[in-house]
Amino acid sequence: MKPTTEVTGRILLVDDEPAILRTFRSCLEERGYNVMSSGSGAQAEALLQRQVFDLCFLDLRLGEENGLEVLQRLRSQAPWMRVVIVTALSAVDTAVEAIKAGASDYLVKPCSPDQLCLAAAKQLEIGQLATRLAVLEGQLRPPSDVFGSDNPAMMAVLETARQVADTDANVLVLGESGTGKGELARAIHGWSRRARKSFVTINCPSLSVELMESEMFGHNRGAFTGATDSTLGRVSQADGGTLLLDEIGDFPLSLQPKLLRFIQDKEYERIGDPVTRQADVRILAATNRDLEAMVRAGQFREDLLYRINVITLHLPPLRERPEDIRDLAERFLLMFVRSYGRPARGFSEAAQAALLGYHWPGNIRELRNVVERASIICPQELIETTHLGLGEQPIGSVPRVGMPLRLEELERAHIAAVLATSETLEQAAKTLGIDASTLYRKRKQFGL
Ligand SMILES: Nc1ncnc2c1ncn2[C@@H]1O[C@H](COP(=O)(O)OP(=O)(O)OP(=O)(O)O)[C@@H](O)[C@H]1O
Repeated sequence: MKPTTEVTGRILLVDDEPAILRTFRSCLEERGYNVMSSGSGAQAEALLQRQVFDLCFLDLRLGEENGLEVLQRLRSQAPWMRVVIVTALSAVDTAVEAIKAGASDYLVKPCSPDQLCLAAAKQLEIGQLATRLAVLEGQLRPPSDVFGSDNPAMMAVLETARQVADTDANVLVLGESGTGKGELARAIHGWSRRARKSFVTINCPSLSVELMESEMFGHNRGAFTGATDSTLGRVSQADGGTLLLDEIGDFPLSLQPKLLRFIQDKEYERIGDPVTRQADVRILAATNRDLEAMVRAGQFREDLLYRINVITLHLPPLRERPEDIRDLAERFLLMFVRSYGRPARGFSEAAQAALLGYHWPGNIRELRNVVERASIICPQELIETTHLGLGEQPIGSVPRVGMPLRLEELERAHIAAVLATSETLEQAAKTLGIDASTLYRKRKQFGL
């Protein structure tokens, strides 16, 4: 297989024959790969403690060591690393066993430099695609290529966003929930020269302090109870690309010094691993909280605030950009009728007036949900006011018992009511008897 993109990578060679190590190493280095070699499984494990490798060529016959056990240990220490077994023709059976145990491929010795380099390029390309796929999971939508607006305040924000996109400046996106902060961050990444690399998001409120550190920076196997495998962390996944810290206001205070250091020096350590690592990551942050007030209240570090808000973009709430409501609603409608195969093709004049007259406390997210629901229930070409359900269910009021009601609608109304009377997300979660991360997810799901 010919690689479709230029593939770079860090390769680890494990073989107890020094001559093979020398030949393989020089072939691979000639092609521009970064190569390290080790003569035993134990030495390979020690190297993995200090460095991240993308690919390993492993000879299963390593003197006294059991090759399959070495394979298992290496895989557990670096699950992201692809392993190609190097074997003699007489031992192909064991190589097949190794593939069952997680190796990606095998190569029969003796092999030509071309065979070796082709195997490396193929595995590295698959590895890079797998990483990109993992990152894209859950955010499969394309970047907003149609990001546009007819509202002067929004147009100014977009112009600044485009100007700063191609710098590496840290950007703080502010705005009410659902105004499209995450979407704008993704667009900034898409407009930047990092666009071909990963865009990675961390939802700060959905993680506890312990999980947040491991999620950000990764951990070593055995670093804490339950850490059965090592993980790379989001910072490493975002290397060369962009990391969005969504709801940065909820980033744990105790972890802020580590984040600050990473932003300043691009250096970090995995939990349970003293080795200092580097990653070239552009940081974007988003929040609907007043970070300056949080600084005054001692809940957010001032030095961190100054690092993340080199450029600040304020997204206006949807009610302040009525020029865009119709266009957004029509785009959502087109998207939903296509995916649900429904008959609706537009909005009646009354429905358009209702969309314009509504105050949209949940902003674009709420508009999207309203249009999705209307596109499903509308049996004709024109969506009418009744299909929109606006004002039927004011935020915070539980629908009247007796009317036909879906359980989901009751849940939404109850959550909205509790949120309206609680000071913090944590307090609301406690009242509802669920944890804050579940509430955070439901809030998004219901457009609250
Ligand atoms: N310009 C846009 N075009 C199309 N869809 C948009 C746009 N802006 C936002 N959306 C949609 O609105 C919803 C909310 O957007 P997003 O999650 O970016 O908001 P947010 O401000 O980050 O919200 P929160 O503060 O709750 O995290 C998403 O479904 C997103 O796809």
